[in-house]
Amino acid sequence: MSIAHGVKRLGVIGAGQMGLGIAFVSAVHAKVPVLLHDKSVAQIKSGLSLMDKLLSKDVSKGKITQEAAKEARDRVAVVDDLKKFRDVDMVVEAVSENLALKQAIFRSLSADLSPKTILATNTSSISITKIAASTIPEGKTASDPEGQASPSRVVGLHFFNPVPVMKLVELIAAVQTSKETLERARAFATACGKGAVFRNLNANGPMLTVQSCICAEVTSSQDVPGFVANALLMPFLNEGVATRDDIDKTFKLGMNHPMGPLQLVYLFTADFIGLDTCLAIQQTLYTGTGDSKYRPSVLLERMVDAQWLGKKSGKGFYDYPSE
Ligand SMILES: NC(=O)c1ccc[n+]([C@@H]2O[C@H](COP(=O)([O-])OP(=O)(O)OC[C@H]3O[C@@H](n4cnc5c(N)ncnc54)[C@H](O)[C@@H]3O)[C@@H](O)[C@H]2O)c1
Repeated sequence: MSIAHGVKRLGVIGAGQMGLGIAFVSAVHAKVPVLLHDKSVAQIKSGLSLMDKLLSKDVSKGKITQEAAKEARDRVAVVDDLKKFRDVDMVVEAVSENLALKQAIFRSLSADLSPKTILATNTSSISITKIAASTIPEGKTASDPEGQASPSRVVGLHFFNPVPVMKLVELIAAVQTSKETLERARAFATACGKGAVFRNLNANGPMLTVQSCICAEVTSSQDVPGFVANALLMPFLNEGVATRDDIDKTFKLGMNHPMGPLQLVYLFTADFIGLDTCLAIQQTLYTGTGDSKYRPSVLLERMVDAQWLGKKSGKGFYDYPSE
């Protein structure tokens, strides 16, 4: 029997490309009120203006009515302080890919919010188990009842970019995640119009259940660095075996991919993900596995040094002149 997500109000932290997208699908598809927080006022402003653009595009394409678009937009409210998340049933964190930052946020959320509030992270690569452990209350151990209860409501909910378009969400269980948390998070992802790939570290050996018909089958099943998608994708980014255009052409014409890999990988993935995020993911993968295939290339490091972050900064492997 499927379990209801029970989310009457959602908190989203980070209004970058992912947080904004998550707020969008939550308001439009799951139809839940969303409290959106970002430390940057400029980011909130540009995020909300993007949301307005997406909604009017959907209206002009006949995907939703003007009235439904207005209702969805009215569901999103900006808050300047995480203390205002007090009555949310679930939080999705989508701040920059940085372990210490995420740990600090989860520590403070777990101290301030009801123990029933689900704490989800949209991390691309960081161990959910590590993030969950940061919610153990101060002065308690992992074996105390409070030290077990708090991490059990932490879960990985990995949306793909761009969120309003991509149909997949990876649902990742930390070792501490409770079954109820997983079921509710999965129900929420489904309500956002997504299928969720369920991966569980608690099982004896690899276990996978695919929750929805729009998911591809996935074989990995653990809270491993990079989960499924980025563990497979990131090595592509380090193989500088030819020029951008030649690699593109090889995949398009030689392997019948709909797009060349540099377009596919760099344009639709790296440039779109953000090169800073890609670098952080690769560092997590390299540190977590010790496998040299994940060692970030010097070129990627230099591009990030130069603030060439991809689409979000207007320049990456390709140029993105502002509209
Ligand atoms: N970009 C992708 O394709 C993609 C896909 C899946 C998952 N993710 C993950 O989602 C998360 C966010 O990625 P993104 O691409 O949206 O990054 P982004 O750089 O577009 O946005 C990050 C946002 O977090 C905000 N932020 C940073 N510190 C904060 C704090 N202390 N409090 C509040 N807000 C803070 C920043 O102001 C920024 O708006 C990362 O963990 C990333 O790995 C990214």
